[in-house]
Amino acid sequence: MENPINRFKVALREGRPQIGIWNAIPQPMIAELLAGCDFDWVLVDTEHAPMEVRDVLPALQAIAAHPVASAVVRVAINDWVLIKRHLDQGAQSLMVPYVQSRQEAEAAVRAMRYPPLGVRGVAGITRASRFGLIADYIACAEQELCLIVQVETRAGLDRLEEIATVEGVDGVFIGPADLAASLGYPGQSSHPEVIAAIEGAIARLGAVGVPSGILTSDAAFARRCMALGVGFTALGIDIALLAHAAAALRTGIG
Ligand SMILES: O=C(O)C(=O)C[C@H](O)[C@@H](O)CO
Repeated sequence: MENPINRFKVALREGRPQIGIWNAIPQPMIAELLAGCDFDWVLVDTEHAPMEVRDVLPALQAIAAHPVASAVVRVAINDWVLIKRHLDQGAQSLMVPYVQSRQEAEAAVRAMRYPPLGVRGVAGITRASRFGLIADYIACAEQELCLIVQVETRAGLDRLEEIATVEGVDGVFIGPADLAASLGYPGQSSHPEVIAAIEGAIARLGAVGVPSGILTSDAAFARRCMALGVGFTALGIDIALLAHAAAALRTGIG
């Protein structure tokens, strides 16, 4: 059996914009529903959502059933054990939050790789290797793994290029909410200074040839970021979409 191609990683490398959505509801049917809406990627969030490693597996299985969508799993923290567990159960694309230095980005890369280049613990028989049916999984695993690091603080922004150009980093996601807080505007992701920092980061990442990512429910801002060259854009979060739709229903009935 062949190791599955990581379509998301290939698309980023080829510069094909990827449109995604955030999955924060710990229910695989929601991940399945979102994948079925023609998104290129579905972010399964274990940082801010009540999801543990075991909750991600059925979401991976649900998303894998769709020919277009790719699962990107956000780990809770830049931790080599957590990263190992998500990779072993079959996640091919990981997003690592709150990276603020070259060293932290290098640690995340090492966690994605087997020795001698990394520290990923070796278990030949996992879901990732299709229970051993991908005979050469250990040798070929890395080429289909995708690492997205999040830069979402002033400190990270100050070191953006040195983080982004770490060998093994496949993209940089700019976290608007945390960045806003770090810049002194908590809860104000649309503040002009935050918008300027995000747009500047997209341009800086483009200048060093590294795909950038953003999350925004503002369609106009999403289009502006795509015009600036952002590589992967999440258009919203399932919990927010549901809450606003439900509230609008209630308001609409008077
Ligand atoms: O800082 C951010 O913004 C992100 O990293 C995305 C958020 O964590 C997401 O949960 C929406 O608030």
